Amino acid sequence: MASLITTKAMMSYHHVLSSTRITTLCSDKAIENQQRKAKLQFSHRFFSRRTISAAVINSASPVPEKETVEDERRCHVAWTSVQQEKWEGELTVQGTIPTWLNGTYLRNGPGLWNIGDHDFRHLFDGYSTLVKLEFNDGRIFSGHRLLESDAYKAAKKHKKLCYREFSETPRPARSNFKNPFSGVGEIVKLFSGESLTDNANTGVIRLGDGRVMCLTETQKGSILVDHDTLETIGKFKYDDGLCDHMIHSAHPIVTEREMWTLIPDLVKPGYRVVRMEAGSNKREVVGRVKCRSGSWGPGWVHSFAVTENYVLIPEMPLRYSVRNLLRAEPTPLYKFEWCPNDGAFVHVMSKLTGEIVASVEVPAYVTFHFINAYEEDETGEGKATVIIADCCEHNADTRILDMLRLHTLRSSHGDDVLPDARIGRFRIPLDGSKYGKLETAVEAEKHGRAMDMCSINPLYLGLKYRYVYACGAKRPCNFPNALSKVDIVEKNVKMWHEHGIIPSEPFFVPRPGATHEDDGVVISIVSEENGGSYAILLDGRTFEEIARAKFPYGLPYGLHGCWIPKD
Ligand SMILES: CC(=O)/C=C/C=C(C)/C=C/C1=C(C)CCCC1(C)C
Ligand SMILES: CC(/C=C/C=O)=C\C=C\C=O
Ligand SMILES: [Fe+2]
Repeated sequence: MASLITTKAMMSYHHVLSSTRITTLCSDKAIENQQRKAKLQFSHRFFSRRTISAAVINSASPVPEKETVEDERRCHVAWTSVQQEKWEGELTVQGTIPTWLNGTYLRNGPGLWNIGDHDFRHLFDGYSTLVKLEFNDGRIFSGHRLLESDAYKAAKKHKKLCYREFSETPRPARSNFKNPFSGVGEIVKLFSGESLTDNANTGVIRLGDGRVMCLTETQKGSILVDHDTLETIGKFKYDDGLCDHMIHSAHPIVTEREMWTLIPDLVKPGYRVVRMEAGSNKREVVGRVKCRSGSWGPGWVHSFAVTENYVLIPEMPLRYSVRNLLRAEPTPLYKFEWCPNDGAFVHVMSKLTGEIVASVEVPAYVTFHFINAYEEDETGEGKATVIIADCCEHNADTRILDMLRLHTLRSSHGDDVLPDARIGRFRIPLDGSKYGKLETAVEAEKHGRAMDMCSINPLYLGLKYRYVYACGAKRPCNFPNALSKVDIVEKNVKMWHEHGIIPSEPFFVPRPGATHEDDGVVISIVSEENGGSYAILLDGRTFEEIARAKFPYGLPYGLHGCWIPKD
């Protein structure tokens, strides 16, 4: 039964909502659950912090040392921690869910940015929070839950940061302040991986054998979860000797048959390209590529791309930096450094033989996310002559990394705060040429100069494709406040936007039996200006709303998701 909730408990459920009447449609069970949980929340000391302290990052990038409760109150729910460990309930659907859409959409992301007295400073630091939308014959059962990583459990227990997160390093114990050797100990812990986080807050994947795993940049942050209860099952134990390398790409490429990923080598700068068969825990090294730049560190590989026959290995000028890895206080580039003079490259490896078939220098670039790549036969001789690879590119402007600091996100109100972003298209010739091209695929103004958090029809992975779904921006601001469907062939863009929203990655689910690339739905979870949130379903073709379901509380921003079909 649909009801209007305006109870005291719900009124104060989320402090951003404190002066807002919550009008939401949800089932009686969900309301009951929600009210009970909302009350519980206030006895939960852990989540009831009222002050945000944002430490100064460095002198080149000053931020106020203290933000007040006022800042937190004014800030968008997208950048506000979840108020409780977990919730589940049914959402009331407005509109009609297609009958074929049965399965679970799981989204991962950092959802809790404070622990004890400590407030995190960067979006990527927050503790992993899973959100599920289980579609079942037109109904949506939903929930969220914090991932029980060692980092989160230790933080909860000791009420302080215990592991190195993306931008944060735990303070050395008081007893170590005067110990001249404690620094050496910290270095050992860093390079043995002991102090690194396993807070798997970046993405979640469904392996070909059905196991569901949360991931981040550290290999120890590969954690299996139950997609139904959102319970943490335990660490994914890689059955190979490759864990010594500690880090990997946060975005492996997964199909029903296999998983590909990149393992950067910090000692002899390069990347191992590895493949894991579905059903196995053992990654096999298919090949290794040596970095071409003379810098100490390999380029950061948050993601990469594959075609039918090749793996594309980006070597960005944004490189791991030993100096910055050792610093306790972050720099504007965190653990990285910008080395454009050493060149930017893309390498291409054969999936079959592990041989490098192309290695080209390209213009400098900064990307988190590759969109897709494919082979093109331009001479019509029946063999690929060029590789096309698309990514969300931030105009080689590294400031994007520091712009994702919570203080910046919390205080941005509709201006052009971020560097403009575009779909960057690499053209990599396979004829031995030294250089590749990087061009703008679609005029950036058409998607509001924001472009990130992308998905495609997964059936087009590695193949010539036409549509990109991503967060774009409704001008005049270039903050990703809209969903966009980009037709990279016709070079036009459809946008979906509502005032004051911050949507998370639009995720495309194809309709079984579809013959058109855009025949399916796009799912996103939207954080609202008034402190609420809802799941939205857009028609893949028209990019118009077909259904939405409001959560009885506000959810923060999320990163990446996956689809688990109903068995
Ligand atoms: C959330 C996201 O997209 C990225 C998360 C990145 C993390 C957690 C990076 C962690 C690291 C350390 C703690 C030290 C070593 C380097 C690096 C892998 C960047
Ligand atoms: C949220 C984001 C960039 C947004 C800017 O346009 C990047 C996230 C990267 C990690 O997955
Ligand atoms: Fe990512």
